[in-house]
Amino acid sequence: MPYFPFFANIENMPCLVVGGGQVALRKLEKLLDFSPIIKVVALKACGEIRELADRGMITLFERAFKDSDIDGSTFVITATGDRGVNRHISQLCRQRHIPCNAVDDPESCTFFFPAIVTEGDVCIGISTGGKSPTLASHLRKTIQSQTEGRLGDICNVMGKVRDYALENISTEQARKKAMAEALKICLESDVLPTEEQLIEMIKERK
Ligand SMILES: C[C@@]1(CC(=O)O)c2cc3[nH]c(cc4nc(cc5[nH]c(cc(n2)[C@H]1CCC(=O)O)[C@@](C)(CC(=O)O)[C@@H]5CCC(=O)O)C(CC(=O)O)=C4CCC(=O)O)c(CCC(=O)O)c3CC(=O)O
Ligand SMILES: NC(=O)C1=CN([C@@H]2O[C@H](COP(=O)(O)OP(=O)(O)OC[C@H]3O[C@@H](n4cnc5c(N)ncnc54)[C@H](O)[C@@H]3O)[C@@H](O)[C@H]2O)C=CC1
Repeated sequence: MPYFPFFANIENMPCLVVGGGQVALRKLEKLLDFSPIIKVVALKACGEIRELADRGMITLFERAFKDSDIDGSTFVITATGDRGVNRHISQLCRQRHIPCNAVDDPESCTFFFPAIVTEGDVCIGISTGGKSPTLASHLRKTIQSQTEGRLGDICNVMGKVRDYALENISTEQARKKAMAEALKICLESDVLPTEEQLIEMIKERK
């Protein structure tokens, strides 16, 4: 059974990462793009994680995990190399209904990390239900090689045209047609039209 891709706003959400090795680092780098408030607890953190702490991107505690560390966390990643510790943390989270990602044990996870392609507000997450991270990674690279880096800009201008359409075009059917027209123009033009140009174009075609 595939996993449902909830897309969540995690900006300013307090979260906990336990462990300070390369796997914790990869999860941290991914999360940082989405601006949660991150606390890391690790017996010994790698140099890159210490550097993130020095730059104020995360709060780092170099010591063993204690149960009270999960207090106040909206989600938890347990990335220690110790299976027993990871399992203990995921069980604690389960009891307290806190979503938990246990990097060494798909069965204990209540959420997985996807392979991610982001361009502005466009975000494509790929999961294989935990079966093959290598396939997820391959699919990410394939998608990345096929986009032209314009999706974020297209999404922005389409968002503005949509605001206009919601205000000024009265029926849902007409709005749908206008938005389809606007997208076609964006995809077919070498230089992306501005919001004003695009609105003029869809007005003319009404
Ligand atoms: C269940 C899940 C839980 C989670 O971590 O969220 C999980 C679990 C495990 N991964 C393992 C290994 C590897 N993981 C990767 C890479 C990625 N792993 C990611 C996600 C996930 N990994 C979740 C499922 C996602 C899905 O549904 O597909 C990605 C997509 C996202 C990310 O981590 O950021 C990222 C690619 C990002 C990108 O390229 O964009 C590579 C390849 C590499 O490093 O190049 C390897 C080595 C090859 C191999 O083993 O396949 C092991 C065994 C460890 C061991 O051998 O002991 C476990 C534990 C187990 O399966 O038991
Ligand atoms: N999900 C994924 O994408 C992948 C998961 N893995 C799994 O991830 C796990 C971690 O891998 P690495 O980062 O390479 O391991 P690592 O051994 O380099 O790092 C483990 C970290 O956990 C810390 N730690 C251990 N016990 C602790 C405790 N009680 N409290 C606080 N911190 C503690 C250590 O100090 C260290 O910082 C491994 O079990 C591996 O099987 C490996 C590859 C990919």
